[in-house]
Amino acid sequence: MTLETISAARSFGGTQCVYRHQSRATGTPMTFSLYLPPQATGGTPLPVLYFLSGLTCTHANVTEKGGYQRVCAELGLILVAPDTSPRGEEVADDDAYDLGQGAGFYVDATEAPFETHYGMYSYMIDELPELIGASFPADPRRASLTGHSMGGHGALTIALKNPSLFRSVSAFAPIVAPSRVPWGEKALAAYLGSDRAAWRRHDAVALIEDGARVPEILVDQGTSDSFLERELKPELLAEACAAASIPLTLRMQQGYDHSYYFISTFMEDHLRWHMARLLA
Ligand SMILES: N[C@@H](CCC(=O)N[C@@H](CSC=O)C(=O)NCC(=O)O)C(=O)O
Repeated sequence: MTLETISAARSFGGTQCVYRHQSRATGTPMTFSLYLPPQATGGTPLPVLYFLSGLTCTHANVTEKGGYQRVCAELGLILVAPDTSPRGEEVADDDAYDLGQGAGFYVDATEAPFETHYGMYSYMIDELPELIGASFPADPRRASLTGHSMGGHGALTIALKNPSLFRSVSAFAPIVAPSRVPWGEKALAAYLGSDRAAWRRHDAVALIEDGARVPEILVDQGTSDSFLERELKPELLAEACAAASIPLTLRMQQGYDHSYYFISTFMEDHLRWHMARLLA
């Protein structure tokens, strides 16, 4: 697999890079950012945290506004931020911001016109970890997931479905039950079709109800998030985790909204929380 370097910039003694590669999962070029901390030259493979972004985002939103570089440099943690969908003129799209390019929902689409390129689930569980392991001093046995909103949905569902691949999972303002909210109902119908049984395999609350387990979950959620009641519904995750005895730390952060000001405020907590579990 060939990686094309798009940019590389020194940051807190490490390097903030952006790469592009041809993806077999999407059949398109895919771009991701990767922060390589200073410890990367030490000869010991480093743990990796994947940050999955939300609707309308590329790799760039968290890279430029997430504020993770200083703490990743201190901890010796690689952070990888993939794009949120395949992109290109030949890739199916939609005029709305919450479907199509920039809104891949981390599923493998089965429905036309999206099934040709929208392979974001396979990209995340197979191709990207393999590429990172082969190209960087990363320890494939020490990988974790976090994400925001649609990306929080991606992090939770991918971790619940693949507990042997990812050691820990957290999320910022995640869509916890896409089968039961407008963003998710629209996207899952378009990508997976009308059979709601297929949706349950990409719905964190439904996965937990159906027996999927992770050791614990950390979620931060702003109380002034304009999407809180209609799209996010963290209380549904709290109910499912309680019923399944999954320890959930759900922190309702007073006055915070859905933006990267919220994410960057609590990013350090998430990095340290994951690092403790990646080193355990
Ligand atoms: N109508 C808005 C909605 C887009 C938006 O708020 N996107 C969020 C993620 S929402 C859930 O996945 C986001 O992260 N935006 C990028 C940013 O840098 O803030 C719109 O179209 O703007």
